[in-house]
Amino acid sequence: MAKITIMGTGGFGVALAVMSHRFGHTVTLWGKFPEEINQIRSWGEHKKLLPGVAVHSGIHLTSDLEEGRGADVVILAVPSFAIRETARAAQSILGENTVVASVAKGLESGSQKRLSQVIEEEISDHSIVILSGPSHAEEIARGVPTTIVAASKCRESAEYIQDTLSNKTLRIYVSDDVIGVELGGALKNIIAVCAGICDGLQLGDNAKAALMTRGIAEIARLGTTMGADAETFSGLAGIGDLIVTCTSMHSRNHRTGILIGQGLTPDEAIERVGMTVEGCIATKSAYELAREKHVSMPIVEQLYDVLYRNKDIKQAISDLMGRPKRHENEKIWLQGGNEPA
Ligand SMILES: NC(=O)C1=CN([C@@H]2O[C@H](COP(=O)(O)OP(=O)(O)OC[C@H]3O[C@@H](n4cnc5c(N)ncnc54)[C@H](O)[C@@H]3O)[C@@H](O)[C@H]2O)C=CC1
Ligand SMILES: O=C(CO)COP(=O)(O)O
Repeated sequence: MAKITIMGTGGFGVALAVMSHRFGHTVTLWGKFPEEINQIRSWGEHKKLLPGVAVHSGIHLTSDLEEGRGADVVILAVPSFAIRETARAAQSILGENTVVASVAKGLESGSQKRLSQVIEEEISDHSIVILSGPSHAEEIARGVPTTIVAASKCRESAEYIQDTLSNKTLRIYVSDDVIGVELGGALKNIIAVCAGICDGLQLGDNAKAALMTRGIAEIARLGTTMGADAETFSGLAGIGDLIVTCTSMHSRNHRTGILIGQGLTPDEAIERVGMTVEGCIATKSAYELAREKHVSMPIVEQLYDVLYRNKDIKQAISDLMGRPKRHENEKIWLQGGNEPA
């Protein structure tokens, strides 16, 4: 059994701690905010972010990172906006052989870097493993069957995470396509917001299926341009995570979209959900990346206009439907790209 330090006391950090402890690991759960740690300790659960899931007293809760030193595995389980500072803090407690894993799904705002790139800039001497795939915290905590991917440039580290964290409720596949696994996880959140908007507007099932299918095509188009394997997008970190996020009421991105579809402003919707909503932030990053790489991402563009330019949703849908006719599998690059339009 391993010594595991989990950094991040949101829904996913708590769920991973509960699962890892259940399967016999020694778990330290570190949170930046002492008040949040004290509440989890006194209530025996995270009432706001993972209500009803008992946090066993055998899980060591702390806001003193030193107490997480000496772990075999350190898992970064914070939102993407906090990844850089959390990786920087983690650096000080890593042993020579500690394996660093991250479960955050997003891109760094501003730089548009993938999160493993950000982590590598802060922790240069350890290989990083990205965990992604269809895995809602609520279901990981319940111990129902879940499958995810562990992607790393270092096969040995990915296999170590596979061996250490797999259990009878969690099946882990390994991959060396870090770019594809990360982009699949970050970009599906955007499509999930759109799927939610469809549900909020009661547009029915055809529209949602279309969004999911054309959404993964967009994700794969950007992903392969950035060096990912196309196959990854038909795997767990691609279509798998897209399906779960677009269809589940556990999904915060999906729920945010529903509220926007029902007439709330994006800010009101995010506030009402009250948890991390990565898709709205990722929309801006994806929009900027698509322009930089000359990749056509019409769904991302329309959501960007709705979220950041106050565009009317019905107009956005009408503009998507009214795009020039195309072949389904045509490779579409924006003008100025180095492939035919
Ligand atoms: N909840 C889920 O089902 C899943 C979440 N993820 C990803 O995991 C990441 C974390 O998400 P959740 O745990 O769901 O978020 P959450 O919204 O449940 O919790 C956010 C937590 O982040 C912590 N936090 C905020 N700012 C921080 C900072 N500056 N430094 C350290 N900690 C800080 C706070 O303790 C807060 O409770 C996200 O990128 C999400 O996409 C991935 C798979 C499943
Ligand atoms: O990534 C997730 C499930 O795999 C969680 O999705 P949400 O952030 O939309 O809840």
